[in-house]
Amino acid sequence: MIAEKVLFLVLDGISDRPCEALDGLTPLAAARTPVLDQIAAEGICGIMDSVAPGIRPGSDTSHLALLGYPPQEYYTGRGPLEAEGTGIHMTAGMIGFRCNFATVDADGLVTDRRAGRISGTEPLAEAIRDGVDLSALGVEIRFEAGAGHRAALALVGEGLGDKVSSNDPKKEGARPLTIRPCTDDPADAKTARACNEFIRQSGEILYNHPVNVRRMEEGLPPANLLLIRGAGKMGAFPQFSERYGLSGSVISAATLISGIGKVVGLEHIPVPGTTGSVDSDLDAKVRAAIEELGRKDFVLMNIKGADEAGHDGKGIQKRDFIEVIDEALAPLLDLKETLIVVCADHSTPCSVKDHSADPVPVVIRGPGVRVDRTNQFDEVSCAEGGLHRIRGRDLMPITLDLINKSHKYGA
Ligand SMILES: O=C(O)[C@@H](CO)OP(=O)(O)O
Ligand SMILES: [Mg+2]
Repeated sequence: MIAEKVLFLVLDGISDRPCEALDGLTPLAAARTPVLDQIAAEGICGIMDSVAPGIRPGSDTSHLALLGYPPQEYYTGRGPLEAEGTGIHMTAGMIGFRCNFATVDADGLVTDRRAGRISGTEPLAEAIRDGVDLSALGVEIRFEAGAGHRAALALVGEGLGDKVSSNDPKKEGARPLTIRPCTDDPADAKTARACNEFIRQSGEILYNHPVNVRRMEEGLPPANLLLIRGAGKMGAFPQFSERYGLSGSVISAATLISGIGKVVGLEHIPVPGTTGSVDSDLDAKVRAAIEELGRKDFVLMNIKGADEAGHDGKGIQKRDFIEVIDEALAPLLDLKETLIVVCADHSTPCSVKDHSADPVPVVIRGPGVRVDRTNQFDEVSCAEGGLHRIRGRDLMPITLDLINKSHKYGA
């Protein structure tokens, strides 16, 4: 039998390094994961360098690689992808940015890059859309809230460049930076000016916003600053269906991933109750993926919460959430005729609180797969599997071959 349907399940940032809090195990190894272990036992396992060995990928570059769009060829920055995911349609000349609602203290120091992992920022986004005016600079803005502390900005105007720096100091206790053009091109100078003015005006709007007044009363960090990064113009992406002959959907609360899906031509399927965090309704997500596999050939599903726990350095929370994921995945075991690919997009070690280049575990389970002897889904066990060590960009070709849709190389 040959599988006709493919489920790509990306467990965002699930991969880790040994954690002190877990007696030297990774959260994935420490977690009780009977479902993932059964998938490993019934499949072929390996480890994967999403981009290349030693390269520390973002979720943007890693997901592009996994979908067969190597970032070295296709990446034009995170901003436009994140913007598309929030519903901003990026057209020629627009510059997109990823934004964080963040907290700055009275001394001007960033005390929380994620404003206490705030959620429900729509009223803040609306105030920014209504209040920011960059017309004196010949620029209009689009601004949309994303999941959690995330948001996206696009600048619209004549002669805007995308080679500008970020105001994100990338660590707490530091001052936000001034955005600077990275070249002598006046277009980049114009963008940098517009960004700095946007940050100033939005900061004023956020400072006294009732949402923040209430947060401060409740002892929560206010979202009183926007950190913006990942400037870019939209790239050109050959469509998934034409490239692979497969129709497809993306299921992800994280707007970056739904944005990547959209730009390569996957239909975004929103699932109520999913948050991109550890409180997400994963049962609903898994149900939606199974339903979607009834209509489409390929489904990309991203589960984000473990990555957040890694960024927060919370090993025990990460282990516990992995157990929640595992339970939610149980219905997938019945999909005997579907090719199921499970992997992480990158490692997010709790000890690093950011992504690392450590390779991630990967398993492929379904008809035609040569089952190896690995029966546990974790970083070390998978390293002994039959896929050995592959790159992210190898995953689509391997998948297509397993469903007999690869092209013969040679005559
Ligand atoms: O969006 C996220 O989850 C992370 C990583 O991409 O970004 P940040 O560190 O700004 O929260
Ligand atoms: Mg990620």
